[in-house]
Amino acid sequence: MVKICCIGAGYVGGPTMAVIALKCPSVEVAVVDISVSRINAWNSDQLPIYEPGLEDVVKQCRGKNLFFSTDVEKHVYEADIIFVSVNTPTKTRGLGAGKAADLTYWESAARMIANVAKTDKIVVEKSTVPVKTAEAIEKILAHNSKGISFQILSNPEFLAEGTAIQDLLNPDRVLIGGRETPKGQKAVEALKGVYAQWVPEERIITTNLWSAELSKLATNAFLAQRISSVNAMSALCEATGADVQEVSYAVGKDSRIGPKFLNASIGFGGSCFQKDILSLVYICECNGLKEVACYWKQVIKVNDYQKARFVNRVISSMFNTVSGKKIAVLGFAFKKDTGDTRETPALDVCKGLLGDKARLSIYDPLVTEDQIRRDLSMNKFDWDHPIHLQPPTSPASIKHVSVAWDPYQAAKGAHGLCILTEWDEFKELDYEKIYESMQKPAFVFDGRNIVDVARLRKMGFIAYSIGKPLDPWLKGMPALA
Ligand SMILES: NC(=O)c1ccc[n+]([C@@H]2O[C@H](COP(=O)([O-])OP(=O)(O)OC[C@H]3O[C@@H](n4cnc5c(N)ncnc54)[C@H](O)[C@@H]3O)[C@@H](O)[C@H]2O)c1
Ligand SMILES: O=c1ccn([C@@H]2O[C@H](COP(=O)(O)OP(=O)(O)O[C@H]3O[C@H](CO)[C@@H](O)[C@H](O)[C@H]3O)[C@@H](O)[C@H]2O)c(=O)[nH]1
Repeated sequence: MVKICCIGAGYVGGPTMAVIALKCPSVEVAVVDISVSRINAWNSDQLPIYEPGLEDVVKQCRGKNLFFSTDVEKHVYEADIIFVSVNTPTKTRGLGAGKAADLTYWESAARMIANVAKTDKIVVEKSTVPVKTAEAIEKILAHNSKGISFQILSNPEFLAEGTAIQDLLNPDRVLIGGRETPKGQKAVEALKGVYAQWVPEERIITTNLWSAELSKLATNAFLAQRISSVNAMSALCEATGADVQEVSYAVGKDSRIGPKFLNASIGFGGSCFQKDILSLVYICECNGLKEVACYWKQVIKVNDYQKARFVNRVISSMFNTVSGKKIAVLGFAFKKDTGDTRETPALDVCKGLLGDKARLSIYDPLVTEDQIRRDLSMNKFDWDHPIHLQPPTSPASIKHVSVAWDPYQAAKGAHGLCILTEWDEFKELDYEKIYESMQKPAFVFDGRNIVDVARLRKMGFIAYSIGKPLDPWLKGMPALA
């Protein structure tokens, strides 16, 4: 029986291995982690992450051919194929701080593999890593190899949170990069054999190692660039009276462009886009490609601009101050259908409003009060380290923030309401009831274009929606970032 071990039981390791176990009953899959609480949660009824369909897949396989364990060394020792899916956060200090990927966790995993292994292993990069990481890992493994053959493969993951199980069951492509040697190609074939159990062969792409590593960074950069492009247009739409949704629709109808990923928003969030673009920028700079680095850096600059622009729009609309005013915040997760708040744009918006002394009442259907307070008290980039290694925070010290258990409670007595995550339930709210319960004039700021602003205006709201023609009240009010 082929044995797979995955180091890192997070948003990628957990769902990816659960689907491999589901689709390959003859393979034994062990997911290991240094975080005891994470592994305990994977073995309980309360999984550590929320993903539609995940619980069902885990329940079908757990205890049969899918195991979660903290005994990292035992499972690495026994495995034929080892996936490494550990954190690769942005470095916070030293060389490359604020840009380069921090490979501390990857390096420590590689050293452990080198120490523990007694038989030949295929080591698979599942984490997103800088180009040429495989070369560094090979050096670590070869240094301690004791005659053992290690083959490194790059097999980046393209799942998106909230749709992870569907993405894994039906991927656009699976990408496998390997050395162009007979042993390298044999390893590629072995991994291909796993995915071929459910992914059509034409969707399994094989490349050299560096192309696979770079394709992951490139894909995220292209996706994020589309969002910054449409967000840049949203600012121009507001200035000219065009409607960003109409513009996106018309642009996306061009078959060379396509309709996906053209929704204007308060900016992209999530654990990957910013981190991976910063890493790409750093790689370009290290290779002397200043102009290329500048090009990609601009995608992040526009994203920061969009978040700041939204905050300024809220403040300037409300008589240029939100000091002491209650603002209801609907949504804190970085997108719908996940409880993940890593690099959520809602955090920057909340911090911006708190900076102008607003009082916030936050509601999100999946994010806990503790998480919201932790996020508001955490330093930039600290969130991307393993939970038990994150520096201590003082969530209790976050002032002027309350967390509501439903959207109506959040809105009661508020001067303004900001929609920051596109949860479906926010489309269906009783906005008449919300209007009645708010201070007047009552403002709505829709950062996700999910409500019908014309309807809200009829109810009496002063309503703003990203990139849409402005409410007469807001025309002529400066909203500069
Ligand atoms: N989240 C996503 O949607 C997504 C998608 C594609 C790729 N990625 C990439 O996958 C990687 C992991 O992302 P994630 O979101 O799953 O992170 P995560 O923080 O959810 O999970 C990483 C896990 O690795 C564990 N870990 C760290 N060092 C370890 C070690 N030495 N031994 C054992 N366990 C260790 C941590 O405790 C943590 O549980 C990153 O490189 C990320 O960029 C993420
Ligand atoms: O038209 C759009 C699409 C997305 N977003 C925002 O962009 C962010 C990222 O969304 P999404 O890409 O759907 O989620 P992620 O889970 O971050 O997935 C991205 O990052 C992963 C980690 O690398 C990759 O594996 C995925 O392919 C890639 O889509 C979120 O804040 C979204 O709200 C927009 O503002 N407008």
